[in-house]
Amino acid sequence: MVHSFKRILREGDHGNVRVGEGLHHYLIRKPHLEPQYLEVERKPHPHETLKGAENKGDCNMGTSANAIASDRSASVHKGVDYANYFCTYAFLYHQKEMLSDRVRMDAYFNAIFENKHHFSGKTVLDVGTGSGILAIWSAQAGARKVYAVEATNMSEHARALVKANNLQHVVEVIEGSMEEVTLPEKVDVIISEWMGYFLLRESMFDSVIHARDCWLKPTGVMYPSHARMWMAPIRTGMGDHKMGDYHSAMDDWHNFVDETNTYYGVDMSILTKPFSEEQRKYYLQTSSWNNLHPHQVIGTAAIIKEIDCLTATVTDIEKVRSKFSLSVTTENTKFCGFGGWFDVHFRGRSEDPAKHEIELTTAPSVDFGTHWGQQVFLLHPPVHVSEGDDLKVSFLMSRLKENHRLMEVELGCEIQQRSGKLLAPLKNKFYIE
Ligand SMILES: C[S@@+](CC[C@H](N)C(=O)[O-])C[C@H]1O[C@@H](n2cnc3c(N)ncnc32)[C@H](O)[C@@H]1O
Repeated sequence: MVHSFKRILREGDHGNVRVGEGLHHYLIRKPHLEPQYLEVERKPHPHETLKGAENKGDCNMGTSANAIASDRSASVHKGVDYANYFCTYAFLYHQKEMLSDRVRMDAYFNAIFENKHHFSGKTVLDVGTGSGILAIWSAQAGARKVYAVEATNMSEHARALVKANNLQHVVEVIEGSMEEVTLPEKVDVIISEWMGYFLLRESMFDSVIHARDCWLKPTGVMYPSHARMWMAPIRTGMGDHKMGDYHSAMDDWHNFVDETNTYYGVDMSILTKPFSEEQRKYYLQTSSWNNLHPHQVIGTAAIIKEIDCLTATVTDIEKVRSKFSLSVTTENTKFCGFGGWFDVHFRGRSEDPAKHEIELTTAPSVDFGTHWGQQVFLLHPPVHVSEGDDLKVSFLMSRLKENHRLMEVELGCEIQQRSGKLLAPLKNKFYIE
């Protein structure tokens, strides 16, 4: 998968690009890149050290965690990363999608304005300011100075927005990648909306870690301060649908092989196996975006990862490994797969806590769905389970070698029925693309 990222994948089924099966797949599989975003030349901001290799992801003040991030940022080809990832954020319609997510907006708004003591008279760094919204709120909450760093030329819109709201004396918008920006001072608060699908997709938290290690004062506060990943067993009709799509794709292939042989005299059947593998991966092994109804969750949910944003290192988040148990709480039902989601919290730090802790959750909800929705990992075929059955799950999520912003997941599951009978263990590999 290339190109799509949040612009497409984080939109859910609201907004002007629908994440329905057809369009979603089309956009992912037939990326068209805006040429102007492929070769970007921009003038360095006074705070940005563009050329010097000595500053490539290294603030010269970092910890060992920072050194790891530096290595990685050096190994990722910047042009490719820009084309695959950043360019989508340069579109206002994509920023608008995020700005229209009421759950997300309310959480950040309340976190800032119900904890003005963290902002009043303080210096703030907004990592990935996008339209500038979090920087503007920080200034409105009384910040003395806000550095608003944005990698794309969305920074120009952010600067205009800041000026139109008369905050240009407080908010300084800096176009540049966080890893390459030099600030004139350390800050009291780092605020950022860095969360991708299932929390860690996009790997943007690496840049926040880097910013924290370089620019946060020892007494500083992270917004958000904590994050968690969750998983639960679910039932859904999506699996049948995906299997139908896979079979249609194969029927279509067989017709294609016949016709190519008949009309053009070439036997393509040697490619049937790799085509089938490609389609299986696409339809059956790629996790899906969904806004699950809470009734679709058929058992207990487990926390599979907890992150303290003040102390986490890139090594801590590069791989997520977890073993956990779930109990089925629904009588006679189909166990069709797992739903994964996340929450983040705004708690301040223990020596300087939030006055009002705020939670932003992307758990299944009827009234409070988010553009992140949940990631669904489907089992083919589903398994019949009942209340009291136990699931022992092993989970490993790693970054793709060819694109560190995408993930692969290995999921194993042993089902022990209430009677004590053990079912054949399940083992699956998935891709979060
Ligand atoms: C999810 S958006 C959030 C935008 C805005 N803060 C908001 O809450 O609406 C993340 C933004 O961070 C920017 N970004 C991601 N990584 C960055 C980095 N390393 N340096 C600068 N900007 C970055 C992206 O271009 C994007 O505009």
